[in-house]
Amino acid sequence: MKFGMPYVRAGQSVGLLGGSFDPAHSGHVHITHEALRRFGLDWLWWLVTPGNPLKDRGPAPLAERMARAQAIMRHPRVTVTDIEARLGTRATADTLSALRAAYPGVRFVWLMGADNLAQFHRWQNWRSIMETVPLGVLARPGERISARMSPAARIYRHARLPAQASHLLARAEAPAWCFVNVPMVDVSSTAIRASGGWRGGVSANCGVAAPYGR
Ligand SMILES: Nc1ncnc2c1ncn2[C@@H]1O[C@H](COP(=O)(O)OP(=O)(O)OP(=O)(O)O)[C@@H](O)[C@H]1O
Ligand SMILES: O=C(O)c1ccc[n+]([C@@H]2O[C@H](COP(=O)([O-])O)[C@@H](O)[C@H]2O)c1
Repeated sequence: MKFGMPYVRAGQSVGLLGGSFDPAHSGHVHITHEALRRFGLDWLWWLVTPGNPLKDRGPAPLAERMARAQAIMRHPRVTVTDIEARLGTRATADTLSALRAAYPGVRFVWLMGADNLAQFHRWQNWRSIMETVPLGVLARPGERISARMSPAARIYRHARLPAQASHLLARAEAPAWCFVNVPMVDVSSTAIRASGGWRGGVSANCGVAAPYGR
């Protein structure tokens, strides 16, 4: 096991929330709590990416994004990690292969907001991701319909687990995905950057907003 990799027992389940976290905000914290509750996960890791393969603009330095994420995400079952930088991976399919090799017997679940499901068919080897790990999708304001109508959702409609059975996702064999219609928090890193950024430190605006709608 490489230095800095969290310990997990074989048979346990780990939800992976990959993201730019540029910066981390209350929407991330909110879906993390919901994912733990809804998908039957033992642990949840935030994978702070060295850089999204589809985004042209480079994010803020990894160390800054990690520090901010660690400061706002505090939960005994959640670990904020720069594991992709440690593994030397960037594409999610490569990260998952490396994690499965490093953690035999651990059940990984890839987590994402609905906006990412709408784009998922553009990811490198997206079908192999779908065929390898269960996918937990959380509602995001304005994205529920685009996610449900997306190529990935249509092609894999036979593999969809109903929301009432979401707690079975971590034990399901891939391909399996589940969309949960959780209360939504309308915050994005884009909006926070546009409102003047967060470089002032952790106490700067983290986009705290009340959940709305179902
Ligand atoms: N408010 C939110 N509700 C639901 N999912 C969210 C929310 N914010 C982020 N996510 C999800 O968290 C993961 C990481 O998101 P990311 O770090 O890109 O934040 P972001 O706010 O989407 O950033 P940006 O605005 O720069 O695209 C993605 O799967 C994204 O869909
Ligand atoms: O592997 C890919 O091709 C790929 C394409 C787009 C996004 N991702 C991953 O999706 C996660 C969410 O990215 P982001 O920038 O929307 O927060 C993050 O872990 C990225 O590495 C991965």
